[in-house]
Amino acid sequence: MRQLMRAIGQYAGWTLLTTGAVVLAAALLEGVGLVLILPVVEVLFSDGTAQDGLTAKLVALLESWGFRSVTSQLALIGAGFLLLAILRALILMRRDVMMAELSQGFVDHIRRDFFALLARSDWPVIKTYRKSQLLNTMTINIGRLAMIVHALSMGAITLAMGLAYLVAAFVMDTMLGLAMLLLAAIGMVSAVLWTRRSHRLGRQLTRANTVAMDETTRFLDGLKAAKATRAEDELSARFAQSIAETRALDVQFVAQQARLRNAVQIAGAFGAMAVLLGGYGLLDLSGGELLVMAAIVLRLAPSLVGTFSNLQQMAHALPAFEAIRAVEDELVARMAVASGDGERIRASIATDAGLTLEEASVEVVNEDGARITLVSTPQIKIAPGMLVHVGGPSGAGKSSLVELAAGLHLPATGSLSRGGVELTADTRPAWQQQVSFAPQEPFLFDGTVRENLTWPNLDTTDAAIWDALEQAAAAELVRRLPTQLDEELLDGGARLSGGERQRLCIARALLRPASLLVLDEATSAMDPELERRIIGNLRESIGQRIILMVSHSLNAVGYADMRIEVADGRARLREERD
Ligand SMILES: Nc1ncnc2c1ncn2[C@@H]1O[C@H](COP(=O)(O)OP(=O)(O)OP(=O)(O)O)[C@@H](O)[C@H]1O
Repeated sequence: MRQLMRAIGQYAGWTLLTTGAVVLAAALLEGVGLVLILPVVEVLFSDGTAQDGLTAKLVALLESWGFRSVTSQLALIGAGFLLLAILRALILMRRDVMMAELSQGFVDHIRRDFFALLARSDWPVIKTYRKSQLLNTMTINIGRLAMIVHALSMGAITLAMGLAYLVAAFVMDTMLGLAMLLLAAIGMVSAVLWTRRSHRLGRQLTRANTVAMDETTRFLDGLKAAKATRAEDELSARFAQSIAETRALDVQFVAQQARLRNAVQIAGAFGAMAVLLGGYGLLDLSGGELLVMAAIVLRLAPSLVGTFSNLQQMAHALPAFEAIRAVEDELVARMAVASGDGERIRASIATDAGLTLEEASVEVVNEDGARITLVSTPQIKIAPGMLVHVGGPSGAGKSSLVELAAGLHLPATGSLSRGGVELTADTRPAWQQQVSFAPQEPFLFDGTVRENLTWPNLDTTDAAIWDALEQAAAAELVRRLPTQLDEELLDGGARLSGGERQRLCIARALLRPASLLVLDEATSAMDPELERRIIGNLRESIGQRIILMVSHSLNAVGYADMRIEVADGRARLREERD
C-alpha cells in the first residue's frame, strides 16, 4: 500500500494536494450545512424561550445586525443554507472531475510505463515471460489497478465526509462527538482486520487470473489443432475449469463485502439507538439537537459503509498492483544498460560496412540462474554485398545466431562489429538503425496494407512500396485487393495465407533503409518456386547490403555468397563462392 501511495504521490505531485483540498472543502461545506439545521429547527420551535449554544450565538449575531423577528432570522439562515448548497454543488462537480483526472491519469501512467519498460527490455528477457503472464499484467491487473484507484478516491471522499460529520457532532456536543468517534474507531478497526481477508482473496484471484489467461491463450492458439483432432470438448473443459476458480473467488469476495456492509449497518443501527437514547436520557439534549444528531448518524452511517467497503475493495485489488510492480522490478533488474550515445555512433556505421564475428556467443540465463550457451561462432567476416545462407538442423542455434547479428542479443563472449563499431549496449540503438528483420511468424496488424508496410514510422512513396512488393513477389497479391494499398487487413491479415503474410513482411523489411537484412525462415511457408523467385530478386538488388538468410530449403544455396552451418550450437563456415 505504501508503494502505491508513493507511486501516486510521485505521479500527481502538487495536484494531489489541490485535489485533497477540494475534497476537504466539499466535506467541510457538507458539515457546515448539517450544523446549520440546528439553528433553523431551534429558531422555528423556540416558543420565545431563550436559546443556548450554537443557536444562541447565531441568533445574537443576527440580532446585532438588526434581524430581530424569527421570520427574518429564518430567511437569513435559509439564504445562507441555499448559498452553501450552491457552493457545495460547484465544488462537488470540480472534485469529481479532479478525482477522475487523477485516477485515470495515474492508471494510464502505470500502463504507459509498463508498456515502455517491456518494449525497452532485452529480447532474451522478454522471451522468459509467458505470453499469458504479460497479457494478464497488461490487461486484467491494470484493470484492477483502476479499481484500486477508484476505491481509493471514493474512500478519500467518504472518509472526508465522515470526518466532517464527526466534527459536526463535536460542534453539537462534545460527548456526542466522542460517542460517534468511538463508534467510528470500532468500525475502522474491524474493517482493517477484514481487509486482511480481502487481501488474501485478492492474491488468490491474481493467481487464478493468470491461470485463466494462460488457458484462454491456450484455448485460442490450440483451437485449430483441437478441432482437427476432435479435441474441442477437452479444450473447452480445461477452459471452463480454469474460469470456474476465478468465478468462485469473485463470489467469495462479493459475499465478504456483503457481510462487512451488513455488519457495519447493524452496528450502526445499534450505535444510533445508543447515541439517541444517551443524548435524550443522559445528555438531556433538546428536540432540535436530537433531530440534527439523528441526521448526522443517518449521514455518517453510509459514509462509514462507503469508507469500509472501499478499504476492502482496495485490499482485494492491491495484489494486482503488487503483481505489476513485481514484473516491473524484475524487468528493471534484468535490463541491460541501454543508455549510451547511439546518435553519435550511428553516424559512424557506414552503410557499406562489412560484418565481423570474432568468437562470439549467445547466452541466456534459465530459471535456475544457470547460463546456457545457445550458439557460438568462430571468426567470420562477411563483406558488404554478400547474401549469406544460414543452415543446419532444427534447434541447432540458427535463429540465435541471426538474432545476435540483428542486435536482439549482445555477445556474451567474443565480439561482433561493423565498420569498426562493436555491438554493445551503448551502440545497440545505432546498430539496429541499420538492421531490417523479417521473422518466421509474420507480424501484421489491423490497418491498411500501406500502414502495415511502412510500420513503424517509415516515410516513403507509393512507388517505393510497389517496388518492394515486386521484389517480395507480393505486388500481384496486393493488386488483386479491391483497394490495393488502401485495403484494410482485418484481424492482422488472418484471411491471407501464411505465405502471403510472409511476403508482405519481406516487402516491409525491404522498404526499410537498412544495410543488414535478416530473414529468419521468412520464406518457410512458400513453395520452392516462389522462394527461388524472391531470393533471385534479393540477390539482384543487393547492392552494398548484407543479407543473412536462415532457411531449411536449399533454394537459397545457389544464390548464396557464403554458407554458415550451425550444428549443436556451434556455427561453422561451409564454403564461400568466388
Ligand atoms: N531462452 C531460452 N532458454 C533456453 N533454451 C533456449 C532459449 N531460447 C532458445 N533455446 C534453445 O536453444 C536452441 C537453439 O534455438 P534456436 O531457435 O536458435 O534454434 P534454430 O536452429 O533456429 O531452430 P529451428 O530451426 O527449429 O527454428 C534450441 O534448442 C532452443 O530450445
